[in-house]
Amino acid sequence: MTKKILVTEDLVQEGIDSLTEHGYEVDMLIDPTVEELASAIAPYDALIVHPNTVVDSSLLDAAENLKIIGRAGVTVDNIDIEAASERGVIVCNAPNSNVISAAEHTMALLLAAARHIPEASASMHEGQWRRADFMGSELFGKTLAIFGLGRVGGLVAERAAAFGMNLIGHDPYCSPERALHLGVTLYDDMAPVLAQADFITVHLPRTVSTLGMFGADEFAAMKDGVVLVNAARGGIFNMDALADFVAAGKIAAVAVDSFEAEPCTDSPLHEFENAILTPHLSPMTHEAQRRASTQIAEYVEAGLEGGMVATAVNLSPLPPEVFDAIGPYVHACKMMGSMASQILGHTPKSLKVELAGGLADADPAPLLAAVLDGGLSYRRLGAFSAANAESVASQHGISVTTASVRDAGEYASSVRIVADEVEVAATLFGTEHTPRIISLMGYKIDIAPATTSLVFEYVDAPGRIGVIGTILGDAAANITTMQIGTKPEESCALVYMNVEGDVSEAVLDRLRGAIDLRNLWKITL
Ligand SMILES: NC(=O)c1ccc[n+]([C@@H]2O[C@H](COP(=O)([O-])OP(=O)(O)OC[C@H]3O[C@@H](n4cnc5c(N)ncnc54)[C@H](O)[C@@H]3O)[C@@H](O)[C@H]2O)c1
Ligand SMILES: O=C(O)CC[C@@H](O)C(=O)O
Repeated sequence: MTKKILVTEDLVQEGIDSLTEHGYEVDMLIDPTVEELASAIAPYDALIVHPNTVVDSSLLDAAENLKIIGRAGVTVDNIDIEAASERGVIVCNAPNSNVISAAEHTMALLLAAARHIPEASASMHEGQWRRADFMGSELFGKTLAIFGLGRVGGLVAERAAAFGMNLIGHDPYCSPERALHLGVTLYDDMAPVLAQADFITVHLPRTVSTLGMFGADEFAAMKDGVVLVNAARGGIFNMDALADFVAAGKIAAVAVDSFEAEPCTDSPLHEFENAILTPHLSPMTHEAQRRASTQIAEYVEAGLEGGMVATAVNLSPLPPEVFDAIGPYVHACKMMGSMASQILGHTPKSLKVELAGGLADADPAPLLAAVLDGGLSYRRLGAFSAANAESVASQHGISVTTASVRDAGEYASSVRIVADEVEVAATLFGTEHTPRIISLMGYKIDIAPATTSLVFEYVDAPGRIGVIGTILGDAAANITTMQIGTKPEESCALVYMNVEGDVSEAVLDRLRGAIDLRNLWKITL
């Protein structure tokens, strides 16, 4: 069935086109009301939202098919992430899409404030020629304080360093190594930073600790003539207190790009000529908007197809090297989960996932989630994603364990699962990372499974394959690939056969009657 994606953000067409080209049905509902969104959401598998779209638990309750929420930018503070996780819905963003644009806008605001560019330009438009009124100051040699040294704060530090600024900062979660690398002198407390800075810029998320982080006490503690910039999130500066300090001349200029409630057409700063106000322009570049659109399309598609979502915010963040190591195995694990579940015919009571060789040191959690996803999706046991793998497993009474072994035999790496008594192992092959089954029920084979396969287990004897081939040929089912594994000690063989064409129950019955089979499974992936 075609998967449906609802978009409430005015995304650049490129991302939408890529989703439709990949077979998704994409509907746009720009800036919906709470009621409009709640009544529309039920059939959708994915939702791509604007930061103004509130995604709370009541919307999530109505979103019965939802698997993933995408945010084509950084901020996800409009989404109840805990509620999404409880319902197994992945939340992801495009955290690198607009950070360069945000950092460049910050530099533009710093320079515009330092050189009075908006006021000077406005005076020219009024037919004036005033120079002395707009005497500015250089950034060179001045102290810039950066609050929040994450992605945007770091890019601002690099750019400000090129202007010859002296950099200081405050970020309790920034490592001394990162600060050293950025050339920022880090302080544990805000006070010394406020006391030294000529310019202050904030690159903080909106959290309980950053909302109103800058109020009257902090403004009072700043140098006279300080310049402030907020191109991060509205609410970090207390606007009423800020207006008081601008009015008093303590703050020489302020530039604000993000407001607590947007759109914002009035604020305590609107009356001041030395307050530069921009309508959330930080991400508004062609480059950032294109990146945001194409990146979020890619992540949402990965989530819908059961792949790793590199930017999921409600899954443990994976370092790139871990992501690189295990990401390609996600599909193979999902496939093995489905295969084991089909062979068992029921949901397993126990599941073991063992990572071998090059994967031995990798985090097994995402692969365990993929195996469960494959197994449980096939049994149609409801909404399932890597975000809630373990809790759904326990809800369904599946006890899960993971293990790792250094020796992957003749393969560089492999994953082996044991679901009750059914064992399946897979490795990846070639540059396309094609999954190959290398062991099934203890039989050593080596085959890339097709969409439809038949698996025969029988007492080994000459002529069996000929009989199978004849029956399938009569039924117009074409055998495309086949592998035989044997257990000589039990005189048994297992045949894994990829087939094209319909293999009906009647044909399966003919096969069962024609040879002395121990087992015959039809597997559909
Ligand atoms: N306006 C825009 O277009 C735009 C674009 C990108 C990001 N943003 C906003 O800018 C902010 C920063 O984005 P980012 O991508 O750099 O995020 P980030 O997560 O990479 O960095 C945020 C930094 O803030 C630090 N931090 C958190 N709480 C803090 C506190 N109480 N005191 C000091 N430091 C604290 C964190 O340790 C982290 O290093 C986010 O809020 C984001 O929403 C705005
Ligand atoms: O596009 C927006 O309106 C928000 C952009 C920015 O704040 C972000 O969170 O990425």
